[in-house]
Amino acid sequence: MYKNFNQKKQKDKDIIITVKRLGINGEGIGYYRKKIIFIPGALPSEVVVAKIIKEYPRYIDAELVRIKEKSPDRVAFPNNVDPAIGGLELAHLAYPKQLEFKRDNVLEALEKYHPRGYNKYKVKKTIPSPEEWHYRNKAQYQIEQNHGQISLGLFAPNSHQLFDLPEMPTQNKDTQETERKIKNLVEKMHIKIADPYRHFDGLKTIVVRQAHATREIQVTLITVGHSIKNLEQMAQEIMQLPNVVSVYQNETDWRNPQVWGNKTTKLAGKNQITDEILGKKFALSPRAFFQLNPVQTITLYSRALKFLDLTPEETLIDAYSGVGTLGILAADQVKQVIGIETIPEAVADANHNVELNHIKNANYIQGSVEKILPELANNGVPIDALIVDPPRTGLAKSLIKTLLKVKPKTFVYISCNPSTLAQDLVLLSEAYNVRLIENVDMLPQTPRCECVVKLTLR
Ligand SMILES: C[S@@+](CC[C@H](N)C(=O)[O-])C[C@H]1O[C@@H](n2cnc3c(N)ncnc32)[C@H](O)[C@@H]1O
Repeated sequence: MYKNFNQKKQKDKDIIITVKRLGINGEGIGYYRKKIIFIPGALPSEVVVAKIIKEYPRYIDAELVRIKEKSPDRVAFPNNVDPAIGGLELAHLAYPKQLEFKRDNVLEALEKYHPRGYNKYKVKKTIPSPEEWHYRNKAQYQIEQNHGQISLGLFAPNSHQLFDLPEMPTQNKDTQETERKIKNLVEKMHIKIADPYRHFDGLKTIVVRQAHATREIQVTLITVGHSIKNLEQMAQEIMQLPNVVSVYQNETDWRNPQVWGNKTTKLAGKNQITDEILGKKFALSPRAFFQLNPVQTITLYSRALKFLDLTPEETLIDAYSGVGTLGILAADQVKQVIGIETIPEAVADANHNVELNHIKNANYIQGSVEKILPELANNGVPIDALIVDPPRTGLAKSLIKTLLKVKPKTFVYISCNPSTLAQDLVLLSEAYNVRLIENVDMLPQTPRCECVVKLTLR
């Protein structure tokens, strides 16, 4: 079961390792010939037989062959699921231990970068997700054709091996079922599949996202090139599948390393699907970000709003705003909300969501936070309260410089990467104390962390 599907050619014999701890990606870590050795699937305190895959000057990558002495924290890996699929890196670890691991990750990042006063930070226990399985509301599957055989699914990390319609136990069932049915339609309607080796146009990726509250499903067919024979007819058939209300095409090209291209056009149905969080409605178009674990999102946002502790005379900046979730939820507690987001469709959704929720004091602006926030400050907009929710790269240095000048009184930072969070806190702690860090587990079975940080001016 643990043997990599892709047996590597190497001459080393099996070696025996005692695993000391888990690395940030959930892999077991031990030592071999004074080098650190990474063994995915192995747990601390276990004695395992491992096989070296590749030796580097400072570390070794290995694969788990057999467990000689098992950890008491080991649980059975889900049946009929290949551990080589990404996204299940911690599925063999008991859930309470996964929560401890995520808190430890934050503590280790703080220890590594040591922002001012870090050893006094209150880092609370990770809040468990109400659903440990089948929580993911979005499936993004790649499609390939080999010798006439179509596969639709997930690539194993760092590999060209595509798992065809894998059983993904963290994925919600409707999204998986919809992907399966679309694969049948692709075969039935002879839709051309993009060829990554010869760079031929065709269908490349199928994204299925479901709104939790309404069950509405939006499908996006990501294609290389524009004119794909029968694609529009297939969109009509996809509309007949249960809960599907919206079908889009997104176009990319072979030079683009990202999954999504820049041009998105509607093929059938509604412009958006609509979800609900804490009594507010959120319409979503295909490229707009939305949290993947909708039930736990309620906890994440509730904590962030509580930490903000807003007052009616304040202006709140919702930075990295997506479809306007946090600002819209906070709007009735403040004088005004200004949101900033780069993706134009997400900004359009956010302003649409302001109207949908009959809010009069919120406005979303398209652009980068690094550019827009200093402009607002220079134009005399009072930046009393700020919430930032950046991607994994964290905050740009130029933005942190601006914040250290502007010094919003109320400041909450939502982070999905403890390492960039800790580095940003090194700079921010020149002017801010960190009152509280709360981890909210958004992605059970994975090593990914999400934390909410309350900062107060010194
Ligand atoms: C983690 S998401 C958070 C979205 C939103 N706060 C939510 O909870 O749904 C980060 C968002 O920041 C946007 N983004 C990335 N870089 C940005 C930048 N430099 N300036 C503004 N927005 C950015 C992304 O498009 C994405 O919508």
